[in-house]
Amino acid sequence: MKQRIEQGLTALGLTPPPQAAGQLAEYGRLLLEQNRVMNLTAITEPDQVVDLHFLDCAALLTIGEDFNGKTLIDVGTGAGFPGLPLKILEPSLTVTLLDSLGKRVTWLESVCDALSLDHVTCLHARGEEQAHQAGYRDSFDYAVSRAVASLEVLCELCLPYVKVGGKFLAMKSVDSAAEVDRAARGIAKLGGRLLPRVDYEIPGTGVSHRVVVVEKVSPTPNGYPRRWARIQKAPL
Ligand SMILES: C[S@@+](CC[C@H](N)C(=O)[O-])C[C@H]1O[C@@H](n2cnc3c(N)ncnc32)[C@H](O)[C@@H]1O
Repeated sequence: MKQRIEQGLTALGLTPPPQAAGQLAEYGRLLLEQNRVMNLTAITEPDQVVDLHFLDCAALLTIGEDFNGKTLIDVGTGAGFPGLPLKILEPSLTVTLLDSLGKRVTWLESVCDALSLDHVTCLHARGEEQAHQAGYRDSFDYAVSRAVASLEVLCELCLPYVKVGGKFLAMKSVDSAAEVDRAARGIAKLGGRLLPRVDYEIPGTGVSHRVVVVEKVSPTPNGYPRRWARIQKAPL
């Protein structure tokens, strides 16, 4: 795994810290081991874990954003994607990994301990509830999310966390144009502004993905996010 990680990161043009490839390989080992007893990922081949999890997430570091020393929240992180690979590859980040499933969050804590990562908070919470808490609302340089919900739902979950001047980075497929159109009105209501999207290819796979970039231009009005049932039933 380690060699494939190193090759992939080089192909992405990244120069990670010396310990990062080893930490990712150990994370992958722990993921596949735990996946035998807990549902963490549908991807069970080590090479695919490297390509479709680690390198996919690492590609966020290639889209022209400066993550150095920034704060980032990963909403619906699951087994830690994309937040944990980002933290490993950019250790100066202060990262919050949030998920509504307690068992996954407990496992993530054990991974962060095993990898001796500091400035990572693993938080068992619902995204739409935690965003109303002081210290979380309008507070992060970046919110990120992958494979959690449609963009219109996701924007209501994630944009409230972002401080004015910060960004929400949604990892999506390249055929998400209609989804982006549907989310446009809600993005404006939530204090966001769509910036040009960034498409990337995961090295050696032929698989292309997209980052939808939303800048926070004004504080999210009180009342958002709404309750989960409401968000889903009546998207903005
Ligand atoms: C399909 S998994 C994706 C996990 C990870 N982001 C990835 O790309 O592999 C979706 C995750 O989002 C979490 N989730 C769904 N709705 C949520 C909510 N409202 N608040 C927090 N977590 C949520 C689920 O518990 C699950 O772990």
